[in-house]
This record gives sequence, C-alpha cells and structure tokens, in this order.
Amino acid sequence: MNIGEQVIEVSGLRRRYGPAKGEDGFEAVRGVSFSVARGEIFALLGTNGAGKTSTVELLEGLATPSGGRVRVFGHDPYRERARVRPRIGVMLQEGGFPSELTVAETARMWAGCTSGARPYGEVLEAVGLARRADVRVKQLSGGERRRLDLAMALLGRPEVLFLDEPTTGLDAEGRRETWRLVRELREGGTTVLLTTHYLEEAEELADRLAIMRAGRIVVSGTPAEVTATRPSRIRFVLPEGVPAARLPLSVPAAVHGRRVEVRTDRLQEALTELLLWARREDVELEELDARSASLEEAFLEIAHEGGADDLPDTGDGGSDTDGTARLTGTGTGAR
Ligand SMILES: Nc1ncnc2c1ncn2[C@@H]1O[C@H](COP(=O)(O)OP(=O)(O)OP(=O)(O)O)[C@@H](O)[C@H]1O
Repeated sequence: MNIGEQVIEVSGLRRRYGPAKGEDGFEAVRGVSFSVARGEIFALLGTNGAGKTSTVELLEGLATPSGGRVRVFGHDPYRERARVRPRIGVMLQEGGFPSELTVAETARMWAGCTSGARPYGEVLEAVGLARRADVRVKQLSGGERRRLDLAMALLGRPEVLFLDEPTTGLDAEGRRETWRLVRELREGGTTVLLTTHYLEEAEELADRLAIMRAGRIVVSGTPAEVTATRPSRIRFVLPEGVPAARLPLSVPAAVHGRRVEVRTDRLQEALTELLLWARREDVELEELDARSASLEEAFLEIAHEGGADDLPDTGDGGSDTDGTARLTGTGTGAR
C-alpha cells in the first residue's frame, strides 16, 4: 500500500445530460477538480441538484464524462471497468434490491456477483442486520434498507468505498452506528468518498470536504479550513441606558435595540477588546455568546450565495478556473 497515494483524481470534470452543447442539454457538472488520498474520508456537500450524485457516478464508472478526466487507482473507471470495479464498493442513493427476497437471500445473491466476497454474515453483523436475515427486503424500514445497501457495498472488502447519502432515513442511533463503522473502515485503510446533506456527518467523518453549487466546487479543504472562511460571531445584550455608540469595537456591529451582533475574522482580539471595555466601564454584557462559524453556517452561506449559479455555461469541456476557493496547504488537498 502506498501511503499518500492519490487513489481518486478528478480534473476539469464535466457531465452533460441530454443533447450536446448548443441544444437542450443540461450540464450538471461544470469543471470539477479534486483528489482523494488513500485512507482519507472525503465528503461532497451541496444543496439538492448541486451535482454530487452526477459527479460520484462518473467516479464509479457508471457513466462517461462529457469533459475532463477521472482516474481511480490511475485507471479510467468507465473504460477500464474490469480493473477498477473489483476494488471499489458502491452504495447508491437507492439500492433497488428485489423486494421479495430476504436479507440473507439478497446478501447471498450479491456475494455471488462479487469477486472475493467475504462471508455475508460478517457484513450483516457489521451493519446490525444479522437478526433481520430472514426478513423480506420489502418489510425492512427505510433505515434498515440503507444499512443493507451499505452491507452489500462492503462485501468485496473495497479499497475505495463510495457512499451516496449513506445515512438518509436512519435515526440518530443508526446514523452514529454508521459513522462508527465508517471510521473503523478508515482505520483499516479504506478510502471513503461520501455525499451527505448532514453537516454534522461531514464534520464527524470528513478529513476533507468540498461544497458544490450548480455543478462547481465553490470551496474545499478540511472542515476547519472551510469554516475559517466565514467570520466568527459575538452576540450580547447591552444593559438599559448603555447606548451601542459607546462600544469600543473597531469592527462594525449590527444593533437591534439592545441586542448587538459583531462579525469578525479576529474573534480573540475583538472579544478581548470588548471584555476589557466592559470591565473598565462596569457594564454587564447579558447573554454573551462568542463562537466561531459552524460548518452549517459556512455551508448555508456558501451554498446559497449567488455567483457560480449565474455564470454562463461555457461548455468548454475542461476549465476549472471558476473562482473556486481552495484551502489546501497540506499536500493532499483538492486541486
Ligand atoms: N438523468 C438526468 N437527466 C437530466 N438531468 C439530470 C439527470 N440526473 C440528474 N439531472 C440533473 O442534474 C442536476 C444535478 O443532479 P444530481 O443528482 O447530481 O444532484 P445532487 O447534488 O446529487 O442532488 P441531491 O442532493 O438532490 O441528490 C440536477 O439539476 C438534476 O435535475
């Protein structure tokens, strides 16, 4: 095993549905570039329709790009499918297993189609479905079906695991169980690429992540790097009789009656200044709350702010110079 090896490499990736450029087609992926190192968990985030699934399907070799390049283990996953498929595990957004089969029958059938499959009882155990082995797929709950999808993706001991919204429909406990399993897989050296709508999931699992909007990556980096692109916030309520104009802050504050909100890139400095002033002036700041931006706040701002959505569809088949903010100083970053 090659530590630091880039097992997924994507550059200028494009995917168009329908007729080619100039006609009625729709370009869902518009020049996406990133790479994932062996053993990393990489999360693709974005609002509905941002292009996550369209991108992941290209990596899984389910379709061929209309532009750009994708390599998994250095191979084209579509044209060199036989070299790539045995080494990857795929959990699609909807598994679509025959509903009349039981869990065990499904697993046996799937194991029969998987090269080097491990005993299926092991994977059912790992996802907590061993006791449901004799239940028909159609009788499983939504969350149990998701877990069956995951179990089948794990059958071939994949080196790279693609998880498309793996915990959608799971309750809080099921979600945490899945996170634990994914972490264990990473510890065993598995590389994971996941899409998710749960920011907590990305925060919990991802070594690095990318936020997509309208077919492009708008920001990428570690969760900490992504949140650091957004200002921190200090909130408090001024006591009666203390006008906001007396505040010493060098950064602008939003004032609504007695409520004050300060947004700053230098949280410690602004907070120190504020607290020293409050002590000097003997002012008690009520409901004082100071915090860095959360991934959720960063996501909501990044995913919804205008810009890329309005960019013309150039259709030039490869450019990734799309204003993407890249936060990758540590070697394995999205590129
Ligand atoms: N087969 C298709 N034909 C035409 N357009 C499609 C097709 N599949 C997806 N699209 C469009 O491509 C865009 C991206 O879809 P995609 O499913 O990749 O987004 P996503 O980020 O995975 O969304 P979600 O979070 O809802 O799963 C959407 O506008 C979608 O309507």
